[in-house]
Amino acid sequence: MADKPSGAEIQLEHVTKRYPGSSEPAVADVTMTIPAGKIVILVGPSGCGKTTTMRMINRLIEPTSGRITIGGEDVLAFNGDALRRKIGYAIQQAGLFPHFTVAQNIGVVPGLLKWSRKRINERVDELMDLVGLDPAEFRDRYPRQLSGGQQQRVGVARALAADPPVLLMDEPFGAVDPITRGNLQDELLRLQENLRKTIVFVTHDFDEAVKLGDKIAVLGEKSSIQQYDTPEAILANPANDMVAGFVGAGASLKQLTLLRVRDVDYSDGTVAVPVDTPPDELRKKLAEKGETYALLLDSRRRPLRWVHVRELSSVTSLATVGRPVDDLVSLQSTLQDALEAILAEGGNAVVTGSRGEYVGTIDITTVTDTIQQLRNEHTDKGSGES
Ligand SMILES: Nc1ncnc2c1ncn2[C@@H]1O[C@H](COP(=O)(O)OP(=O)(O)OP(=O)(O)O)[C@@H](O)[C@H]1O
Repeated sequence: MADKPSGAEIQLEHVTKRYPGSSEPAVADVTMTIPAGKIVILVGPSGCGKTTTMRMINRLIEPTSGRITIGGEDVLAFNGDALRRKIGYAIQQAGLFPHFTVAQNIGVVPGLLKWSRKRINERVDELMDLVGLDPAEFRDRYPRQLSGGQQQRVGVARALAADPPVLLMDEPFGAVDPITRGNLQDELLRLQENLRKTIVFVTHDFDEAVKLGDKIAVLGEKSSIQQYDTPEAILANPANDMVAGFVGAGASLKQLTLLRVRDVDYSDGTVAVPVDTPPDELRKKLAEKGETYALLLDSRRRPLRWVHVRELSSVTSLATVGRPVDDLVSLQSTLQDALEAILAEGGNAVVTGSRGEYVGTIDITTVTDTIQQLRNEHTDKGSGES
């Protein structure tokens, strides 16, 4: 299913935008190819022309000169319906219609494309499942009855509604708190594994760019391309001072955002047991393994609480003991996220699978070993080249 990208290649050829009344162009002579099925991030300082560049792709802004093609076809040849079928668009604060329900918001584009009511309803449910919102609970809510993260999920579902090959995302996670932002990023990566859309994503946040991008375009004034490469290459070799400034300090630490939890060993010796385990049995297990903490799981093997061996002597059931696990990471999370979870939890970060089930834990040693390994690789490379 994930073999072939459903996305289409986008090409910008000598694209320039001059706003009426401005002496200088906002975007000057940009040429770039955005490969099919990849996530390309546009980063750069405020006002450098990221949004203008992106909006010329779906013709919210008309280029003054130059050509843009999607799958080899000139976007100027697309009528309104063709543009809606080809390009989904998600923006900061979701841009939902406040007087439409969630279902109506997601169904806007299919409605414009005159799908039958039945087909729209089915598609809405399918998309809500895809972005992790239970249709039964959220379908008929209004945007103001949702959290910021939920609104962004609806925004992504709406952009995907007509299954377009191209998705434009303009700071879509800019307005939510860092933890929700991390979760939304993880979810986008999980979605993209199957969808393989061509995604153009604008952000101010270089860490977000490194985490999400197959390629990053670092833009300077008037959208001039300073460097256009993989995150690895940009971190290892910034092309100029401006890019280096963007990469910022701690490049080797930032490489933690390139590694996923699934890439490291998360199957350590944690004792994890169902919450209905008799306390005595758990105590024996901990003694056998020489551990002091155990993780309690619910009936669907989702993590509940950490419990210390000390707490076991005075209780007859595990139902009320322990400290809740607050900060979970998924297999798609970055090692940076794992490090943050370890620091927040003051112990191992609990790793969950696609259904929220417990799959392992990561300890601080795994993270520090990985940093060391990255440093060594870096040093080897550096000395090899000189
Ligand atoms: N409608 C407009 N009319 C005139 N000038 C505009 C218009 N929209 C944007 N500009 C100018 O074009 C330049 C690029 O703006 P753009 O919004 O594309 O930048 P950006 O990189 O997306 O900025 P930010 O990160 O702050 O959102 C800016 O100098 C801006 O003032």
